[in-house]
Amino acid sequence: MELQSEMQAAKLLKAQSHIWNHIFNFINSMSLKCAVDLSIPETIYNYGQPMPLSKLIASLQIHPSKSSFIHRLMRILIHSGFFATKNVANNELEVGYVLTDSSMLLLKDNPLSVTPFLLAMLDPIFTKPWHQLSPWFRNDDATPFQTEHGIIFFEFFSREPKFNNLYNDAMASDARLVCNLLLDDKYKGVFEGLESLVDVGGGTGTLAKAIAKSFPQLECIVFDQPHVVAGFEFEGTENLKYVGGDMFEAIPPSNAILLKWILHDWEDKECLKILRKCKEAIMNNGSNGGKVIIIDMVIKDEKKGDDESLQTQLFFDMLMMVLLAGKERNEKEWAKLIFSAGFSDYKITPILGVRSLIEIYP
Ligand SMILES: C[S@@+](CC[C@H](N)C(=O)[O-])C[C@H]1O[C@@H](n2cnc3c(N)ncnc32)[C@H](O)[C@@H]1O
Ligand SMILES: O=c1cc(-c2ccc(O)cc2)oc2c(O)c(O)ccc12
Repeated sequence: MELQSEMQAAKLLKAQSHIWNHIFNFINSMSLKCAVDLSIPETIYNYGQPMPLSKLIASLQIHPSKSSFIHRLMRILIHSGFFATKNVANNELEVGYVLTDSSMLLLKDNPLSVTPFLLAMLDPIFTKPWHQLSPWFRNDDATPFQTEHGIIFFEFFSREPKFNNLYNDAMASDARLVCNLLLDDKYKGVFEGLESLVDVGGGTGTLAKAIAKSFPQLECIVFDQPHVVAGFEFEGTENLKYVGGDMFEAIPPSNAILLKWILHDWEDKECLKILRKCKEAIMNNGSNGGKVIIIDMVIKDEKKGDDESLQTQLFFDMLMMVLLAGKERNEKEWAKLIFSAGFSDYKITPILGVRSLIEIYP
């Protein structure tokens, strides 16, 4: 083959492999879900040392005719970084499976477990709307979720208690992870000097509870839709209250407002309404020194940062489009939103992996 046609063949084959990788991307998610459904992370964790394949097979509740397939499932999950192999103690010839940092986060008993999200996101309720993406581009529904289910995202949860609980549990697991980082000595200065704080859209209160415990002088309110906080009113403490309401109508007056994973749920028009209500709440409290603390993504410049974190941000941007008509924003888009809502300054601190802490000042 001539050099030119050899190069053309190489390019063609690379393009084919690139397409195959994208067509079969779902195999990564489904293999991971299968491992979680079979409790493979727990089984390996409980073994306490590198677990040989034979022991893993013997411990799993699977049909004997399927034993020979487990190593293939494990092979792809090792390739994608969810498991690794190590030599079995005192036996240089035998290897066993061990967990990685990622599969540690899949352990159901881990308070920071991402498993509730994995199970929710891969439930047909959430995967079916993706099949409506192209029909949605041609209809006038707000989201592919609405095209599939005939109802908007938050209304769906208010009518389906089972999914409401699944979703709130999944959110609570993320809030636990964020608490761990945010209340570390290095960053807890963000809350120092504040007198009161309202966690708007605070769900079942995991983050506000931890903040209230860390700062006993700080009066905290978890503010969310009435059906979300229903039943939690009695979980309040000396400096933590639950209040039901609508953030588009009025937010309880406070020195500071927390918006974790709220603004990316909404289009700019709704975000402006929420931010103006936040400003009103700070001003009505008479606290000129107040602030709004936002936890959300700031989309990276394509040329900066590593590929995987930009990909994660772009996945979330698509997720927000498909479920909620929301979006992820870059710094320019954040600045436009913040200044249009009447705030005078902002500070972005990228301390939460693909998410940032954005403090905005009236
Ligand atoms: C993505 S969740 C974030 C939950 C929590 N802040 C967290 O990050 O764990 C969005 C929250 O906004 C709440 N929410 C939606 N519409 C609301 C409204 N109109 N008023 C108050 N809360 C609302 C939802 O009930 C939900 O708990
Ligand atoms: O419906 C969701 C799901 C997520 C989500 C999924 C998987 C993860 O590992 C983490 C989070 O996040 C959401 C979110 O941030 C939001 O504002 C609304 C809906 C969802």
